[in-house]
Amino acid sequence: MKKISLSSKKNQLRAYVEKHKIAEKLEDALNSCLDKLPEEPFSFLAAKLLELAPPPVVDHLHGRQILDSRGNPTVEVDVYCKINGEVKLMARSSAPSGASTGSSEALELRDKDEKTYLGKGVLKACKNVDEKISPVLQGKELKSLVLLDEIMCKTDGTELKTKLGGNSITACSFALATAGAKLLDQPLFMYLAENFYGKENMPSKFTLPVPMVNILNGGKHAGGKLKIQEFMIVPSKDIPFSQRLKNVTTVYHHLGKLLVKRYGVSAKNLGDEGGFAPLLDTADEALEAIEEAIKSAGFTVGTDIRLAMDAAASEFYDEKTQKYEIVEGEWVTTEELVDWWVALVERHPAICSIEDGLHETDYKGWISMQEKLGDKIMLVMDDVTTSNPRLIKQGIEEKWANSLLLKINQIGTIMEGFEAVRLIHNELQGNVIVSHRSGETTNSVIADLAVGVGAGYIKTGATARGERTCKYNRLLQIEEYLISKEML
Ligand SMILES: C=C(OP(=O)(O)O)C(=O)O
Repeated sequence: MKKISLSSKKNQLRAYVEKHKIAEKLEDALNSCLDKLPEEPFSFLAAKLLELAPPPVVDHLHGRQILDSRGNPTVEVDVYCKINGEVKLMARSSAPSGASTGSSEALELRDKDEKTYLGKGVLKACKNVDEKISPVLQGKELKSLVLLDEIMCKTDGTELKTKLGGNSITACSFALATAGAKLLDQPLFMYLAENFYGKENMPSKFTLPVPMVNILNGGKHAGGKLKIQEFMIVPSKDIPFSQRLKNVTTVYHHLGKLLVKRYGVSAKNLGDEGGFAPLLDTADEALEAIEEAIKSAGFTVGTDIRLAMDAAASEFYDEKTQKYEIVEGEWVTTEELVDWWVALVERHPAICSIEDGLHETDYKGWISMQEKLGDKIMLVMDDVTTSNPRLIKQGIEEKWANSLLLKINQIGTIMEGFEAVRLIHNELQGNVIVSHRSGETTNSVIADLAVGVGAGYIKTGATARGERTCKYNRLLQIEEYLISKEML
């Protein structure tokens, strides 16, 4: 048998080690292997090397109760890994929480003990992380997020994560992704892209999502009569991300000044997602104020900056009468509402996107709106699909709309989010908007997720308040990184 030289054996082992990500104390392990066993065949040495410097594995996870941006408890998870026998804290992440939630969202497990946090405590969910999720992930390698998410889904065994809690599972999924990226010494978006596309199909260039920036709040996220939940501004995609952010932030400040001048200082109060919450009555009033702010900031409405809305229509729908209260005291039928939307888009041609324009089960309405507006603007499914691949498939088949809002905590894991993106990109050729929740933490995983899966858009609130700006700021970091690597 041909004898392999010590140096080529060492190179072979080095490649093996690289492949298996045995990073720590690699040279020591390598030398000790070859010094002691120079004559042994490669396979024997490789096995020995794994013994000396095994690949990092999950040691345990720990869940803790923290507060979100509304002052409600949410789940934070720490991931500890074992590297060369030493247990280290690798990453920490947390779950967001919605207010205008779809009825088929993953269960947000709350303690329901009225004496603590008005029943909103999440200690049971944290306990599930420590006692039910941690043991099944112990000893697992962090290379494949999909595999880890799959284990959690199987352990829960229900579509809506009713056993372990969607909040526990989402916080774990986010934390495991963060830990995996750190272990592999990769930016998180790259680790997510590798898990999404597979190593062999990784794109050589990435794009940054266009932000849909919340600027004016109504509905459940504010306190007034305005029924539409969110008014957003959308910068041009033909300029760099940093400039997109600068332009929309300039408009945000101009709108603040305009509202104070027009409605008094309290009009500058903020809603849950950082947009202003003036006491307006109608969508037209809100849109006109925003259009004026865009102009006073020196931009052209419709070309430089477009408009987007999230109606969250389930919140102003009456199931008994099957009517919508689009303006306080004015109830309309489904067809009247669809016509109302068509007329609104005619009056404000800068509108490029309407999310949840109808109630989450008003499928006939969705189909009618898609027929009337689907070739002009983005019609975005949120509460109607709740990021659930099964509902998304149904929506695609029945032509409910042309775009998807992706909120990982609606379904549970990043892995299921990947499936949702694939369905929309491959089967609908539609747009994906990666989204925050109205209750957030200062965690920025969704910024990396949007880049990692090539989402066209991100919706993550106003360009104000730390829990919103941390996502935009993370995108600025990614932009700088991609430029430096010539990957944009
Ligand atoms: C982000 C949203 O709000 P919430 O998190 O309250 O569902 C939304 O409705 O799109």
